[in-house]
Amino acid sequence: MELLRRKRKGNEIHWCSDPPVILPSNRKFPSSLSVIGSHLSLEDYSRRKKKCKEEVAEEATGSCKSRLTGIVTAPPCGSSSSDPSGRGLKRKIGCIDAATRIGRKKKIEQEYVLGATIGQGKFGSVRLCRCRASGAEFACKTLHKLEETVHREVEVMQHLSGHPGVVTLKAVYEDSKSFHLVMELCSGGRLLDQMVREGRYSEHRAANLLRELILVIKYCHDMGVVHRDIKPENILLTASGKMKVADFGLAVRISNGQRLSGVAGSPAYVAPEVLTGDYSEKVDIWSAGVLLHALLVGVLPFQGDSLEAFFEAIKNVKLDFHSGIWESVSQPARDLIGRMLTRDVSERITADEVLSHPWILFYTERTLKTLSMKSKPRNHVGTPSRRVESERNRIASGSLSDGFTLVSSFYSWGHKSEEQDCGLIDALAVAISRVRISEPKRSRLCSPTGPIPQECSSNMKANNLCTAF
Ligand SMILES: Nc1ncnc2c1ncn2[C@@H]1O[C@H](COP(=O)(O)OP(=O)(O)OP(=O)(O)O)[C@@H](O)[C@H]1O
Repeated sequence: MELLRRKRKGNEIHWCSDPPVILPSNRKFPSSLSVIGSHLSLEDYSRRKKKCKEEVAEEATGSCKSRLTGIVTAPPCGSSSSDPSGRGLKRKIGCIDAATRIGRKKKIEQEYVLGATIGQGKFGSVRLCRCRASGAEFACKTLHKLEETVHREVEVMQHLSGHPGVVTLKAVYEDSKSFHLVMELCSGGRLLDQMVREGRYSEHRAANLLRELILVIKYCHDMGVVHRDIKPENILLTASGKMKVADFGLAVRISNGQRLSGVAGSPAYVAPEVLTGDYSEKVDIWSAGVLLHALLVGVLPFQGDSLEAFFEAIKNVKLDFHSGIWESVSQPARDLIGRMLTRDVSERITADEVLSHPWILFYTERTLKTLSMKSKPRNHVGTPSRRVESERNRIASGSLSDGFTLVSSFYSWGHKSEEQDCGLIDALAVAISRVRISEPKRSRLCSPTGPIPQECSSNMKANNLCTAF
């Protein structure tokens, strides 16, 4: 499928237009996925967006170039002045560091044996490579220098490398045409492929995956980086199944409070405010919300048969979390998705708030371990249904004041199975309104109005859940 990322220069418009793909809304992802819609031209949209961006250019705070294009760029190489708070441990890094420079002086072939192609991106291929000295295997991504954002991708990876949830950049080599990024090898493949293979995720599994992802997103934001292309194609898995965020090709560095305006992302995952050209790091939370939706119900929340329709849906479609497939999903999970897919950015949940959401607390492994150790013996507890009932009464009477207490309380009943959790966790919904978010804010969440049409509720495919633009 031809990809149409129009430009990858500076912070220009980044659109690609692989068509959305059907992923049936049954409980399993299909083994073979059919493509819907025809080729989606982004030309007109991009042209219009570019004009629009030029009009708001004066408002952007960035480099001279960004003012001309109307797109905010990352601080220039070596600059940290735009972030007086010193947010992030590596804010000083604006250039490729020593390891990279050393690598650049040598040819990659001197130190690595390049092997088979294991991935194909829009801007080059990814190959297996083996270190001549140690015999260890890595992945080598080759990026053509014609792409101006190559430097930025390398810098961002360098900047973030070291976090366990980010693909580690080991070294960078350079020749006349390309950069070669030697990265840790994620031999478990893409999350997208796992989703296609394994179907809908259990809530326990989805919550743990989302927590890992949000920890990485929070780390990126704390380090002054907005990923802008969070989607399951860009989440890789190690041999042991651990997730790693990859592909920082659209990532951009920002200073505290800085606004972005470059139209970038992948249509199905892009936040509505990106389309209007004024956004912040909160776009990554929206994208993660889209992913959570896909994990739990096997379909993407927004779609259309043209790009305009697609974006219209992102801007206006109200999701129905009450009927159909959602009946098999706990209320707290629905609540969290609703908060992540809130169009009012000021009301959208933050990374920290996601991490402390009762649904996440309920299902994360640490909680399970800690609480199961503290749980009472079974003969001290009654039947789950009676306990749910009594817990609801306790919640209703206001005797539980926070999500964690509630989660602890659930586990004091003894954890048996996810089936039982479904009943138990529903009671969390009652508690949520008492935890953090006041009623006026709740009313501004994506409120459901009608069911998600089954025939158009899927737009994912195996090789490209939704392509970056
Ligand atoms: N560290 C890695 N380990 C294993 N495979 C990798 C690694 N990095 C990338 N790949 C494979 O290569 C593919 C393309 O990589 P990546 O997404 O970074 O390239 P890209 O050109 O930026 O792609 P995109 O078209 O998504 O923008 C990935 O989908 C994945 O299958």
